[in-house]
Amino acid sequence: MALALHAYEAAAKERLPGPVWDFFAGGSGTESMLTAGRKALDRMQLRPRCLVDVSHCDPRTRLLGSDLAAPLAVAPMAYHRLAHPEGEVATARAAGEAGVLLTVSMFASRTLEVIAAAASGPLWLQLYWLRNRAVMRDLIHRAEAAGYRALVLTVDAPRVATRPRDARNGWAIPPDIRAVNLPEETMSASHGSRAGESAIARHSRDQFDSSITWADLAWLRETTSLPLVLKGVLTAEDAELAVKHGVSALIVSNHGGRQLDFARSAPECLTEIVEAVKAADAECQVVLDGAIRHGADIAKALCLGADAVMTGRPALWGLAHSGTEGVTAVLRHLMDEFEEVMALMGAPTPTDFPRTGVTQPTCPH
Ligand SMILES: Cc1cc2nc3c(=O)[nH]c(=O)nc-3n(C[C@H](O)[C@H](O)[C@H](O)COP(=O)(O)O)c2cc1C
Ligand SMILES: CCCCC(=O)C(=O)O
Repeated sequence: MALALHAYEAAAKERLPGPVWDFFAGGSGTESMLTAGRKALDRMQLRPRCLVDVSHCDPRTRLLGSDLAAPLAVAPMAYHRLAHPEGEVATARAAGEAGVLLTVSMFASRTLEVIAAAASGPLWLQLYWLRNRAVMRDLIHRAEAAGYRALVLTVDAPRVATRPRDARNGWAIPPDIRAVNLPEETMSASHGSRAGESAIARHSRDQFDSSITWADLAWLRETTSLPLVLKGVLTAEDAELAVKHGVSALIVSNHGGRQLDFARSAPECLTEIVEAVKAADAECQVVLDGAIRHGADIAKALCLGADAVMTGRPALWGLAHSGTEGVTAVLRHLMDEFEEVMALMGAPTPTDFPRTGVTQPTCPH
């Protein structure tokens, strides 16, 4: 029998070295944002409709032209080999088996090509904007050649925020695990522990270009014809700008509580972003990321106008527990719960979740 998600979390915590667990589980600053999204989702209540024919519930959907078995994707997370020796290859196999999308981090610990060879489902590549654009260009061209279907630019991390657990642990990426898609010389700051300091925070200050603005998106447009997705948008103002700049999808996200402390949680920001996109009459899809721990969370996101959700840490828990099998089980668990919620909500397809299907989560900004 499949374990419930919290059992995978407990198993991962038991198996992983303390500093790796802290890197996975931790947040920035006071860690207020680790619980904010979860609290917002828990406050929302579903409003089911009855006497609807739910004899055939079909969770399938499309995201940027890719067919998915459910409105679910795995969020980009660095260094999957911290959780399991096969790393992203195991995750890609599992996402393919479950029929969901995998977003591969720029800091993946397996090559883009090997991950693509193991994947039977769609892949997106996530990027941070590096000072060295030649490195970015090479990576983008490799992603295109390997069949990745979109680029996800993470815009909530001009630098990695202060994460007290990582600082306390003098966290650094162990020497046998590398961001193998990037040139060795650009990654050295991520390795080598120093007391009281996180090496990945140091690395981001060294290598990320925190001067980029909306105007720089033109460079990405010239460099690739892949659709562009922005991850970490939290306001209607930025959603409007994104649409004006031809962005194909927005990921509404607090980076799993790892970036800006004391922000409004992603689920609470969803409505204003969906409305801004709708008002612009744009072809732009919206994805909710963070704190997705139950199939009902997917239903709540869809009611609020999202096209899909992303899940992060639960995939790493499954990976640490048992590689491909564990990630597949975690994804299937969320999908099975979602299918049941569809039936009990009277919503036989993902487009049948109305705005009135959930209570209002937020007060206006
Ligand atoms: C260990 C870890 C590594 C992450 N690495 C990245 C990354 O490389 N790029 C990125 O855009 N987001 C990264 N994130 C953030 C996730 O994409 C996602 O926003 C977050 O985990 C969602 O919250 P959840 O874990 O509650 O589902 C990372 C998150 C974790 C926990
Ligand atoms: C430089 C690696 C950053 C990964 C990341 O985005 C995160 O840990 O949240």
